[in-house]
Amino acid sequence: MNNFQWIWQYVKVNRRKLIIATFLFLISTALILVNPYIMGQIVDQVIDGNKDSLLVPFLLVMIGATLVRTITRYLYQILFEQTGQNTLFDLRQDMYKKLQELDFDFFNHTRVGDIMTRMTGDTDAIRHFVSWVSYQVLECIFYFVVSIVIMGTINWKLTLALVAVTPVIYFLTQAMARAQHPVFFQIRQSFSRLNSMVEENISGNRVVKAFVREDFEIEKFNEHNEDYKKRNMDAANVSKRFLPWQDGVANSLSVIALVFGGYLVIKGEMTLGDLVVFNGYLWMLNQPMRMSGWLINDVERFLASCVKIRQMLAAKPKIEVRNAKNQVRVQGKVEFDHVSFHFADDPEHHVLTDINFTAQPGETVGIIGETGSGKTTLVNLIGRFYDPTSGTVAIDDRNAKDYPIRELRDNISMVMQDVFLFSNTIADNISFGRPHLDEQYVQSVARIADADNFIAKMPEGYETVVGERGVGLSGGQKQRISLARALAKDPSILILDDTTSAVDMETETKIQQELGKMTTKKTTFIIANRISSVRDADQILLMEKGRVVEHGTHDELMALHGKYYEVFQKQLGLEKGEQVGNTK
Ligand SMILES: Nc1ncnc2c1ncn2[C@@H]1O[C@H](COP(=O)(O)OP(=O)(O)OP(=O)(O)O)[C@@H](O)[C@H]1O
Repeated sequence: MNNFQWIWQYVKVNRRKLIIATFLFLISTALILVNPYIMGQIVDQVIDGNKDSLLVPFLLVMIGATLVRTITRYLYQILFEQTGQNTLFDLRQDMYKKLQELDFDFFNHTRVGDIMTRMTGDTDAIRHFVSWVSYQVLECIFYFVVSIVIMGTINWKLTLALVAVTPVIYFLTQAMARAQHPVFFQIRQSFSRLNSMVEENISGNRVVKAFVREDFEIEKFNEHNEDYKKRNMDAANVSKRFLPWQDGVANSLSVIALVFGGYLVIKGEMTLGDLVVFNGYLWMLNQPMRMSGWLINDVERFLASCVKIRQMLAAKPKIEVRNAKNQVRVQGKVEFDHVSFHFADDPEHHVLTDINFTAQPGETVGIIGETGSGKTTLVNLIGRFYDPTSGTVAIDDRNAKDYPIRELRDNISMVMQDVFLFSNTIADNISFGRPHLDEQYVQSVARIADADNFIAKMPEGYETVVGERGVGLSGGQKQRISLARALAKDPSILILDDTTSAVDMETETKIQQELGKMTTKKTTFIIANRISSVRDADQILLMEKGRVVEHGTHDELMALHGKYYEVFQKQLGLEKGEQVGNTK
């Protein structure tokens, strides 16, 4: 399917509007033929033929035609605009739905600025094509064909002389389209890079300021800005190469009409009135020739945008999103059976190797290990943000791959390492996973997450609106709200990825005690750096380079006198080898 056929899928739902618009367009465009014809009649009949009485009726027809043309033109332009806007609306909706469907893998490889460019600039190029370029092209074709037919009936010799230049225009148009095609793709890419850079700079503005890198960022921006300007200048240069020729050829029509037409009048093969009529229609032949260059630019911009949007719409998530037919509550048994994993773009790097463990419903699993050892990746496999490359992750003895993904995720709550809050009220953030929760419930989960106190002290309590990404809150406060959000879902499986790293140990202990008191038991995974966060877990996995190197309870691991023991000692600030008395 080419890009025109593809966009037609969206446009065709507005068929009725388009038919009316085309009808009005034909009336409006046909009326344009009236005035030059009447002018010819005025010359021949009123001036040459001395029929003065015909002047007023002729003028009235001209005024009437102009009026009707103006009204119909206004109406069809509105209808085309509505079609364009409807197309834009549907397209954006499909793109947004697609974005919700795409998985971590897509977002790992696509910059936010690039996605934003597709959602805004590209969709607008398509709207512009549907609501403006399309009828401009139609208008040009109509003018071209009709002017040739009418001029041909007046004098075929002069018409032929004028039409003789059209192959030149055709050649120029083709050559320009070929030259512009790659340039518009480059403009599109450059614009996307510029947007991505700006987006990253805004998101990272605190880092930029903290490292006093404003000048560096300005320089980087200037490079992208310069590149974007250059690409646009490339397009302007291509236009500059062709447009004067197209204009020149279009202008030559008047000269041909005047010289050759004059000659035909002198020879008596044509009346002066005919020549006036001819001249009146000349712009209709002229216009498409002049417009062709500009329209090509618009069409090329449209094509470049189509490619980017279609790429995104065609992107397939590696993990298929199937809606849950019914709500199933899992018990929360989690089993890893010989699970290994590597990212698709880095098969040499074994992020997880042969992981085996079983967590019974309601158990707590602590995961510790140095940075980059695969802890986050391991828990990401539970909610199927990625699937294992080999081995099986089973939830309640059923392969996680066999669950409709939304059904599975409905049973899991994750507090991610990189806390993200929406720019919304605190209450709405907490009830994000389960909207319309009552106030008491929201407060009760906030209490468990030790967030109730500080929220209550805020100017508008739970109705306080937090800034983008939770600006206005401390790291620990954000973590606690995000924990409350996870608890509000009342999941069977709770995953806490470094959730209490930004709170003090006392608060952490308090949170853990509250979690333990919750009525419904949850299988809980706690990723932590501090052994104090996991020491009470039913089992602890100590990870190193993607492998579980030690596995057991705190006491079992301490008795091993291995890595865990070493870490524990270090964290207590004890010298290696010193006896650790009561470890509980
Ligand atoms: N999207 C990705 N593409 C390629 N490699 C990745 C990706 N995400 C993580 N990795 C790599 O996978 C390994 C494990 O990462 P992971 O985030 O699971 O570690 P972690 O133990 O949770 O670390 P930390 O304690 O620092 O959060 C790292 O070596 C990391 O470089």
